[in-house]
Amino acid sequence: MTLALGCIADDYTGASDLANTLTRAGLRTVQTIGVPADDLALPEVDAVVVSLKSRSIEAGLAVSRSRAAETWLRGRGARHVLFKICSTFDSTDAGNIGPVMDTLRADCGEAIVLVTPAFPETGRTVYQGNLFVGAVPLNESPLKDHPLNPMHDSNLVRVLARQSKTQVGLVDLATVTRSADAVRARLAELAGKGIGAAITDAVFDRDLETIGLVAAEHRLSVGASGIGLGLARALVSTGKVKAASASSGTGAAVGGPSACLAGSCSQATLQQIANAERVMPVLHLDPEQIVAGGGEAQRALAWARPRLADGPVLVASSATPEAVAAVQSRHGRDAAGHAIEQAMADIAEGLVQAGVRRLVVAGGETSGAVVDRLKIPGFLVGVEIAAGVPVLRAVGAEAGEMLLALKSGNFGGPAFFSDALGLMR
Ligand SMILES: Nc1ncnc2c1ncn2[C@@H]1O[C@H](COP(=O)(O)OP(=O)(O)OP(=O)(O)O)[C@@H](O)[C@H]1O
Ligand SMILES: O=C(O)[C@@H](O)C(=O)CO
Repeated sequence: MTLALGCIADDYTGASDLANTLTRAGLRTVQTIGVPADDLALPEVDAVVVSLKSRSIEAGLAVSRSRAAETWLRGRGARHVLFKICSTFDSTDAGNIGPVMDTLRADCGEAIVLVTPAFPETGRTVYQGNLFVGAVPLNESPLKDHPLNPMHDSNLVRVLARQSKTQVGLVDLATVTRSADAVRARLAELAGKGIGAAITDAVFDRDLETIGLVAAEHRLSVGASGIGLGLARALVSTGKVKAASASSGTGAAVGGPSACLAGSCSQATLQQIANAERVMPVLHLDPEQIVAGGGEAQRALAWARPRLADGPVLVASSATPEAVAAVQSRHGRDAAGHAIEQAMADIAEGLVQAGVRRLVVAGGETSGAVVDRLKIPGFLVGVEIAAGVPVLRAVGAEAGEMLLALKSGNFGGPAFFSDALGLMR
């Protein structure tokens, strides 16, 4: 297999978002969980998205895992590697976007790296280096209350400079709008000053197409699904990849019981849970009991098992920013987050033992914990449920045939859970 594009995603929902974008743009794509084992049978593809769970771990570990993924991808012929980060630039001043970018840049010897989290289809745009989420700057968006990495600065030139060893410059929208050559010239100017990374403005998909053309000439880029779209279109338009038709289905029906798990506390997910209450039984977990080790996962399974024969169920830990802050102040942010993620993994494991083969998971960290526990090595990409969220068919899972949907916290419409299950047959 010779890859036209290699991708390293810093969480599992982000990886399926990117795999969805690449597939829709005509690239045959698989999503792997971690660096694939040598015996994992992969189909002939144009792009591999290696999913890591590296967004919120210690920076040194994020660097070493990303590097292992890069080595694997380049070993399969990938000239260009995209480091996929969140479209809301989720990170802390200690990392991990900057440290991973610095290392991958040094490894491939790039003078300067294009960086943009813009993803206009989901309302993420970058102007004068400032990231907007819909109509508001990042620091006024719900991301200011994120449980693990609250975002308080919308100026990405500043944010990335605090995390990176290199100086960070800007390629502004006027330059991007002018032409690919103008972007090339601006990058050369910045690189000439010793600047190693350039936050790049983008508001429309056509901006990302220009950025993608230039990025594809480099060895490394950093961004969200928008730059993935730009790179994919560039690979197709320059004839490096022959466009495949986007998958129109997910293969044979899987059937059997279905369930949803929500660990995301985003506003979008809270609304989706409220909506689901009207159409399926919903159990709200008690985070205090989880952190105290009070058998909350077993309670959830005892609640869910007898209901599965009648239709889907939803189990949620999700809570308002105030309730999350209260739990975190009592137990610490990481300890609370980790305990809740592990409880979600326990519940997922128990649900699969009870016969569930169609599973929707909301939240990147939550999805990471669940997919790891279910020992799923990879996914084929099926139909799109909502922007950034495809139906995934598990490859090589211990439980056999399974369909999953891994939803980024902020993605999906109000009826997301029933929309997803409606497409997962
Ligand atoms: N009630 C709660 N109190 C405190 N923390 C919680 C609670 N419910 C969930 N969490 C934790 O909040 C974090 C949510 O992160 P997760 O990545 O799953 O969702 P997200 O950030 O909204 O999604 P994404 O990363 O896809 O945007 C997890 O660590 C989860 O365990
Ligand atoms: O880019 C996004 O917003 C998503 O793919 C994601 O990474 C959320 O975890």
